[in-house]
Amino acid sequence: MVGSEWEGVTGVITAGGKSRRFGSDKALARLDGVTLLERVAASLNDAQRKILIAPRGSYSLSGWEVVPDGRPGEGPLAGLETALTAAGSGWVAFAGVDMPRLDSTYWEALLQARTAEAWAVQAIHPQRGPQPLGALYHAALLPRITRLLDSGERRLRLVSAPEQTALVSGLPERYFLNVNTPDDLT
Ligand SMILES: Nc1nc2c(ncn2[C@@H]2O[C@H](COP(=O)(O)OP(=O)(O)OP(=O)(O)O)[C@@H](O)[C@H]2O)c(=O)[nH]1
Ligand SMILES: [Mg+2]
Repeated sequence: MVGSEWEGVTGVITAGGKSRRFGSDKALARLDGVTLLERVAASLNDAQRKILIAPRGSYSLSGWEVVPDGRPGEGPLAGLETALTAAGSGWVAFAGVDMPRLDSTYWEALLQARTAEAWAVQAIHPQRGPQPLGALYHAALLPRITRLLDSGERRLRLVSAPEQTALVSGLPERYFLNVNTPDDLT
C-alpha cells in the first residue's frame, strides 16, 4: 500500500529556536515564495499525527497540534524530549524549521531503513556526517534523552548511541540545505 511506511509515525517540527544568526524568525522566511515552516510541514504531510514544538500562539499551521517545550529555550534535544513525550509511542520524524529542501521521498528512505535494533535513523551528509535533525527517533529513546538533559547535556548529536543508530547514505546533497543565516537562502 502506498504510504504504509507512515503508519504510526508522528511528524514533528521543532520550532522553539530564537533565529539569532538569521536575525528574524527563520520559520517565516520564504524560499520560492513559501515559508520554511510550510515547506518542512509539507514534507511530513503523510505522517499520521503532526506535532509542532513551539510556544503556543507563535505559528498557525493547519492540521498540526502545537505542543510547547517542556524545557523552553534549552535547544532541539529538549524539543525532542517534549516531542517523544507527546507522541507517546512509535517513531517520530523529527525536523527543524530550517530544512526547506526535505520532501516525502527523503523521509521514506529513512523510514525504510528502520531495523528492529535501531532506535534512531539518520541520513549521512557526505562531508558533515550523520544528521541529527531530519532524522527518525523512537519513543524508546525518551529515558536516555531525559537522563542526558538532566545531566546538563544539550548536544543533539549525542541523542542516540551509535550502535542503536541506523544510517542512510547516498541521499542527494540538496536535501541537507540548512538555513542559519539569510545568505543560506540565496
Ligand atoms: N523546540 C525547540 N526547538 C529549538 C530550540 N532551539 C532551537 N530549536 C530548533 O532547532 C532547529 C535548529 O536550531 P538552530 O539552527 O540553532 O536554530 P535557532 O536556535 O533558532 O537559531 P540560532 O539562534 O541562530 O542558533 C530549529 O528548527 C530551531 O527552531 C528550543 O529551545 N526548543
Ligand atoms: Mg540554536
